[in-house]
Amino acid sequence: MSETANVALDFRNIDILFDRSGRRGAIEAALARLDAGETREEISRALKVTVGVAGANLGVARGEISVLMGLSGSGKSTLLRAANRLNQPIRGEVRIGNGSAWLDIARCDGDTLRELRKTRIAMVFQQFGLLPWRSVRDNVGFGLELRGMAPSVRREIVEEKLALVGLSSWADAQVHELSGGMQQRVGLARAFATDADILLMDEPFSALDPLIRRKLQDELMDLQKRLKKTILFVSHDIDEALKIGSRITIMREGRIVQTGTPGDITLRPINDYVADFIRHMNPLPTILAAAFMRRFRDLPVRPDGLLDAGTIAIDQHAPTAHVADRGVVMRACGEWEPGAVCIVPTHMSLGEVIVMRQRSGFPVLVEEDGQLVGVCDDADIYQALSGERRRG
Ligand SMILES: Nc1ncnc2c1ncn2[C@@H]1O[C@H](COP(=O)(O)OP(=O)(O)OP(=O)(O)O)[C@@H](O)[C@H]1O
Repeated sequence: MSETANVALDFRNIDILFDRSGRRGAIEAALARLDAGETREEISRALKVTVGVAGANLGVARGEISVLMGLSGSGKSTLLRAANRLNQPIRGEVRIGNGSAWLDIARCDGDTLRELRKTRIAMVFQQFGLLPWRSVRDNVGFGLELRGMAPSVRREIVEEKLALVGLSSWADAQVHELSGGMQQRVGLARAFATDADILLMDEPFSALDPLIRRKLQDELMDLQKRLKKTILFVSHDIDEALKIGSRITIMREGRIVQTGTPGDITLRPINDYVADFIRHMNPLPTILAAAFMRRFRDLPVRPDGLLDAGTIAIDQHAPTAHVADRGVVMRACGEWEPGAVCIVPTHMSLGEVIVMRQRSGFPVLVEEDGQLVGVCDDADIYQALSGERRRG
């Protein structure tokens, strides 16, 4: 299978610089200093050039929600906006799969860029970007109208997308009559209506109150599962990033510090900077069993051939499990004695696993696609809660 089948967007060695000096040659001088290892601060002071993004490499897989995360000014929006060339990279490529070939958004001609923006890449802004004097229906159909689509065809698509976001009965209302959360849904419907396969979302929910925000996050995840869009999402909220992101990229001062799954980021932070971010998150709803369980395949084997999981031992061949602390021998895989173990799915959250463990008092085994694949004991749970590595 070609690479373009799996990767929707590919940022390669992206540098984006902003010249505040107005002097000729300032950007070239800044690039030379950047390559010599000078910091963003030093370059800014010496040349009045802001390094928005430096040396960024990121592949966004088809159908995933990839979240750019970092403090204010870390370069998230600047990188996102390179995906539709609202920001022009000074160096590097932004590749988008075009059939079995790649197209470089950073360098393609104006006609190609306009076509990409109309048909492939849609943007949802924080300020909604809606036209307040138009009805909800006309806002959702705006992109299609610009493309010259016939009103009857347009209407059908718009009605379908409005139903998708639960706003059918508001189609004729003026946008300003809607609450913030509803307006953001109109923005989502408009992005979905374009049939773009890539959505760029720049802090779309940050202006909303926490309850509505959580609801829209759930809706977005649900819509994404159904529509299989590729979403690049900017957030400065670690809880939001861990909740919705299949992968998260942490940025600092224009550079990518770490890219990984929520499990990678939370349990294997690459340095103290990332670890510090993680310390401020609420792990209970965000870390999933898949991330903190110990997989059977990684467990040591005891002399008697059983897998050693601490308080329980697992026979992969029978398969049975022995709960050492209560002397019970149990059959695994489907024939568990009721009330002897907890079996949870890989997507169960840490908070829910703790409740299961605490209510039952039983060891927790984890299943994936009907197979038992891992185990979590109290040490795994404490590790996930504290971010400390398991010892021994
Ligand atoms: N058009 C521009 N002109 C000049 N400087 C810019 C421009 N856009 C961004 N910058 C600068 O680039 C750096 C990165 O900004 P960016 O908006 O990407 O950060 P961010 O991580 O998205 O921050 P926030 O969370 O506050 O939106 C900042 O120093 C910003 O001032």
